Amino acid sequence: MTTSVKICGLKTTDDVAAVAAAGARYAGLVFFAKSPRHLEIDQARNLALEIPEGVAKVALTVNADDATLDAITAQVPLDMLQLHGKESVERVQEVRARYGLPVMKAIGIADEADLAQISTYTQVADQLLIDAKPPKHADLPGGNGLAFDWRLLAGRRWATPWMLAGGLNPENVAEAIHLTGATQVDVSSGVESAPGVKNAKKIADFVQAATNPVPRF
Ligand SMILES: O=C(O)c1ccccc1N[C@@H]1O[C@H](COP(=O)(O)O)[C@@H](O)[C@H]1O
Repeated sequence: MTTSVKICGLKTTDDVAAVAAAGARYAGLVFFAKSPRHLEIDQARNLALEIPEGVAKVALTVNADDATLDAITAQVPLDMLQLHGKESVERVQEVRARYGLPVMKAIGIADEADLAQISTYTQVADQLLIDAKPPKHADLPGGNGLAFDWRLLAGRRWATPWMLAGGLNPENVAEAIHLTGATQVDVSSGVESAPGVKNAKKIADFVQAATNPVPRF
């Protein structure tokens, strides 16, 4: 089975072109003011209109209220909502019902105890994003380029589709897939030249490494 790739934090039409040319399946647009990848709604709309069919447009929000999600979903053509904050099970259900879009819930993992969170959301989310838990005082709840111990996921399976994220890059993604059995992977800082600046070569290398994961270790 080939691996599906999500490239998160696109900001320019060149980023869109690089993602499409590389063959990624999902493109992430970030709505979180503290992030170097943050987009205003009109910027996001213009960018989303450039994303070709076949690449799913995912809006990433963090603890967003209805007014924020109303504004985003009214103006930006989207295929999925990614909830990357502390949204409860009930909030995930509400968002799914209110917007009629598939919801991907991010879950931060630092150690084995955090894995219980995954089962909590399997019944309510359409997809799960298994990411590294951010450091305690981090500005961003994700997009920090930090990995967790992938061996924690070895041999585990969930009925709900899931993506692996956190500190992935073209050099380590094959090993991450090998250790976790992930069939979908998500990356942001690992395909950048500087925070918020995507690099077309790194995007192409990442997709290549993820979709042809010949272990190099
Ligand atoms: O990318 C961001 O700026 C961001 C901001 C707030 C929450 C989540 C964010 N990114 C998500 O985190 C994963 C992992 O990022 P990285 O590859 O470790 O940099 C990323 O794929 C986004 O889904």
